Amino acid sequence: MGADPVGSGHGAAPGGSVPILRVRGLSREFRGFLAVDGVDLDIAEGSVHALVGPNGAGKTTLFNLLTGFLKPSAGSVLLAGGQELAGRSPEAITRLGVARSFQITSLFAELTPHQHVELALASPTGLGWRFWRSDRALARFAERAEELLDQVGLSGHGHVPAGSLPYGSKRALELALALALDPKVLLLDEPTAGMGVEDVDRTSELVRKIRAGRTVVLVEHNMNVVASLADRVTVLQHGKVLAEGPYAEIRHDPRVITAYLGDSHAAR
Ligand SMILES: Nc1ncnc2c1ncn2[C@@H]1O[C@H](COP(=O)(O)OP(=O)(O)OP(=O)(O)O)[C@@H](O)[C@H]1O
Repeated sequence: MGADPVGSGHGAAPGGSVPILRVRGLSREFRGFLAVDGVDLDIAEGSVHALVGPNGAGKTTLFNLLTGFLKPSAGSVLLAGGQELAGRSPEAITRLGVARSFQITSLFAELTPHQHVELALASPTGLGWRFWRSDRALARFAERAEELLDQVGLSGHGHVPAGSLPYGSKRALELALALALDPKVLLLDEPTAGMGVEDVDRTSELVRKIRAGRTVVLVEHNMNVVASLADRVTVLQHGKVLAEGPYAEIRHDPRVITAYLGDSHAAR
């Protein structure tokens, strides 16, 4: 825990706004190996904040710590308002308004996008799809499901089996499922990974649209996406924060260029 007492210590994040997430001394050890090593991080409310870094830097582990999929070995994740997230379950963290996009692997091939979104809306956390709900119970979510599918550009594909959707549409469905939870903080794990240029552009546009009224934290390897979307960028290396700032600044940081970006990005 940092020096600030819970609930009173939400000092200004870089840039002057209040951090919605305040991470202090966050660490995760795997059999003596520190995958995340004493990370301090302020996520400003309403910002898009990118986590970048070379393979194995600890981005996914950090993401899993923020969302409760892993328990930290040490440290604190304070949500504005004073709730400690570290050590809580994913469901509890989701209930507090911090949600991650679902993975394609958690989609059901035979269910339609519409049914997926209805189930997410019907579930208090969106995560506990442990039992099937009746069609009648789900019907009251039909309209909102349509709206969400429309928001992510899937309105024409709402009633086909999710398994038959092209890759980009499956990723869009993941986003719709996360949005069904209406989170204050939306965490996106490599939203453009494996996409062609067209889907990358569409996804960037979508993130720009859905950021309204919320905070977005994304792990992203595509530096063009980071440059166009992120207000702030945290660069991780060996589980530690190597640099932090707006992309325009960090891309010139010699440590970041050496560790991750390479010279071509600095030259742009
Ligand atoms: N469950 C685990 N057990 C042991 N080591 C792990 C575990 N999960 C991650 N690691 C190790 O922790 C380090 C950080 O991994 P992590 O997946 O967080 O990195 P990353 O920055 O997300 O990498 P990538 O960009 O390749 O996804 C790696 O060295 C990885 O091998």
